[in-house]
This record gives sequence, C-alpha cells and structure tokens, in this order.
Amino acid sequence: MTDDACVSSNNPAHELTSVADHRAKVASLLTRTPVETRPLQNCLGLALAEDLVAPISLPPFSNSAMDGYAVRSVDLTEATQDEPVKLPVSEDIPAGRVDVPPLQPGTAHRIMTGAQLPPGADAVIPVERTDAGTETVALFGSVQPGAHVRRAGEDVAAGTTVLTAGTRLGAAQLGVAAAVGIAELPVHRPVRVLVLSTGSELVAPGEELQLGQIYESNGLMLAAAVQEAGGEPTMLRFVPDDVDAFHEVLQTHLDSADLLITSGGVSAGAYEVVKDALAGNGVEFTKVAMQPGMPQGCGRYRDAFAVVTLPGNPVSSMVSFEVFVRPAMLAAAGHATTTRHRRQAVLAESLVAPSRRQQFRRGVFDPVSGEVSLQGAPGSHLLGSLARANCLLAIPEDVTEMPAGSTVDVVLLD
Ligand SMILES: Nc1nc2c(c(=O)[nH]1)N[C@H]1C(S)=C(S)[C@@H](COP(=O)(O)OP(=O)(O)OC[C@H]3O[C@@H](n4cnc5c(N)ncnc54)[C@H](O)[C@@H]3O)O[C@H]1N2
Ligand code: MOO
Repeated sequence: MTDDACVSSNNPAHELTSVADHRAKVASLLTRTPVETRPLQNCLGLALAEDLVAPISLPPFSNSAMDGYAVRSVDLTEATQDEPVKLPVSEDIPAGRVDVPPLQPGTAHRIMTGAQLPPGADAVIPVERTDAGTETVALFGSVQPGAHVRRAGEDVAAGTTVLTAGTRLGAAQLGVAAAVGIAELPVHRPVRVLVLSTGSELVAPGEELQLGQIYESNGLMLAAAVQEAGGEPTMLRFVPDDVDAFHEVLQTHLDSADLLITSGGVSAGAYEVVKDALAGNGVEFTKVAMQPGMPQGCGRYRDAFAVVTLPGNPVSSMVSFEVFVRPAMLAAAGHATTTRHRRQAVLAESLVAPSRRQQFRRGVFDPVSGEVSLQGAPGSHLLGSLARANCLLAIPEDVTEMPAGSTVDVVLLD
C-alpha cells in the first residue's frame, strides 16, 4: 500500500468520499498479522488461523446421561410401577472408572452420570425410577434402547473439522478445543493499536477541571473498542494542540505498532494538530459522506504504521471506529466475520436525515417487538445517548425523512 492510500483520485473539494471507498482504503492499509501458537487461555477473542480437526470424538466413549442403572432394555420389558423387575447389581461404575466389565444378561450395573456405559448395556434407567438398591435393584418401568445414553461421537466425530479457520475464539469455541484435548491453538496475533487523543482542552479524569476544559474520554473509549475487537491497545498520553508534542509521543513506539488511531484535530480550525502534523506526510485527509464522522484521514506514519485519524467529537470518533477501523482490524487479524449483526427494524417514530450523507443515529432496538426507537438527537457530542444505545440506525445517503413504521436497517452493537 502506498502512502497516498487515502487520496481520492476523483475528489474535488466540493465532493465527498463515499463511506464504502473510505472503508476500503482504511482496510487496505492493514496487512494480515502473523500466525502464532498460543495456549488456549490466551486466545480469547482471537481468530483461529487453521481449521481445527478433532483428534478424538466427543463424547470420546458412550456414557450415561443420568445417575442410575445400566441395563439391557430387553430385561425390563415387563417392568411396571406395581410389578417391578428385580435384577442383581454386579458393578458400581463412577465417572472416571476405566476398567468397566461387560454387563451380563439379567443383571444391572449401578452407573453415574458421565461414566462409561458397560459393553452389553443399551440403556440407563434413572435412580428415581428404582428403589436405589445396591445388592439387587427394583426397576419400576421399561426403557427404550438408547435411553439416557450419550453415544460416542454423536457430537463431534474424530477426524472431522470442529472449528474452521477464521472463527472468533469465544468461550464455547475454546471450550470445545479443550474438550478434544487441544492445549494450544494457531491464531493471528492481535492488531497492535496506538491510541492518541489530541486537544489543549483535555484534562485526565480525576484531575480538577477549569471552565473551558473537558475530561479526556475518547482515548479510553477507543482503547476499549480496540480491545473489544480483539486488538491490543496502547493508550498514549494525550497531547495538546502542538505538532512537536504530537511527533514526540510517537517516537518510542515506531517499531511496536500496526496502527495509530488519533482523535481530534482534523477539521477546519486554526489549531488542527493532527492535520498539521500529518498532511503531506503520508496521510491524506478527506470529507466522507457520513454523519457523524465527516472529517477523516488515513495513510501511513513515517513508514512505521498505518494511521487512521478520527474526528474529535466523541460520537463521531466511536461511530467512525465502528464503520472504518473495526472491520479493518478484524480482517487483518484473520476473522472470517468482520461486520456486526445487522437486521431490519420498524421505526417507532419519524426522523429526518441530511441529504448526501449516510447517517448513523443511535437507537434502542427491542428484539421482541422488532421496533427501534431513537436515542437522543443527531449531535455528535451526545455521548450519553450513545452510552444508552444498543444499536446504530443506518440511514442511506438518499433518504432525508422516514415516517414512523418505516423499515430501517440497524447495526447491533452488543
Ligand atoms: N468550520 C468547520 N468546523 C467544523 C467542521 C467543518 O467541516 N468546518 N467539521 C465539524 C465536524 S463534523 C466535526 S466531527 C468536528 C471534528 O473536529 P476535530 O476532529 O478537529 O476535533 P476537535 O475540534 O479537536 O474536537 C471536536 C470536539 O470534540 C471534543 N473532543 C476532542 N477530543 C476529545 C477527547 N479526547 N475526549 C473528549 N472530547 C474530545 C472537543 O472538545 C470538541 O468539542 O469539527 C466540526 N467543526
Ligand atoms: O462529522 Mo461530525 O462527526 O458530524 O460531528
């Protein structure tokens, strides 16, 4: 990828870059991260790099689903509540017993949940349907062949693919890998992301605030979003609107990152530190047909890492991360799925939207009714509304109003 990745070849000042074009440019800046082998406990949220073929079956052996008695179902065909069948109990089989003798006709083995089914048995009768005897047992009813038996390989057959390359390793995926005896997995290394906020008005949370100052929130928020996307964030100390300070804070990280995301300093003011530091230096700035999130930039910093410059308004920053950075990070880290769940919802109230901009409004989607209501006004400073939302309404560029009852696309955030 060249430094001018973000130059819109056909983008006179009055034209806007499309969301799709900018998304593609950001994605093209990141290359696939290398594959490394990690113990399972360090794989959460990462993408599996190769298909996982099960070395053993699940269950590995046929076993009991209930605490009870292993029997031959034909021995119990006459059993009823009033006239139970009585059988001698010849063995006790707790879970974990490895020397399980076969079941002889006309006998029962006492068996616990998860214990190996003895050869010759074809069913288990739960202890609640017996007198719980230990020498002989009275069985108060018949059982179907296969009742309460978990067959070897009924879940996963040895030699079959249990997880495909590109799968995100969540709790269940790590669980099944452990269940087939795998201790470590090949995964794509997480994308290493520097997060740098800019602005002379910023003060660290916990410190005293003076009139005219605000607490720095984008850095923490974006670092958390990076982590949620399976990346490895490094939150840099935010810098004032000072180009030298901007470059200085990056110097010790030139070899340690894949991507820098900045917030703030990219619009049209007199003190746009990100623009001043990076324009013409490998990063190109553009206006994207999107609201929030119009001023954007991307490129490369001193041949060291990719850069995506996000606008400073908190909602603009987060929405831009969602739309541009998250999918690019997931693709680079080998994930087969790089998009959020999206579905159609019924709009609970009317809305208006700007023309020639793809708008992302914050909303609350109710999966039971299928309705979505707006959460707050469109303003890109309304972080409280974003924090109360569970989805973004994606309103296409050419739509300027939608009456209540319209169908709208929602991007589910959790
Ligand atoms: N004349 C114009 N003015 C603006 C334009 C424009 O096209 N022409 N675009 C507007 C839009 S849209 C956006 S979005 C913002 C983007 O501005 P910047 O990226 O330069 O961001 P700042 O000016 O530094 O900050 C904007 C806003 O966000 C607050 N902020 C910034 N960083 C943080 C942080 N780390 N934590 C919390 N809040 C932050 C900052 O205080 C400002 O209120 O520009 C419009 N203006
Ligand atoms: O594009 Mo800005 O992100 O609307 O506020």
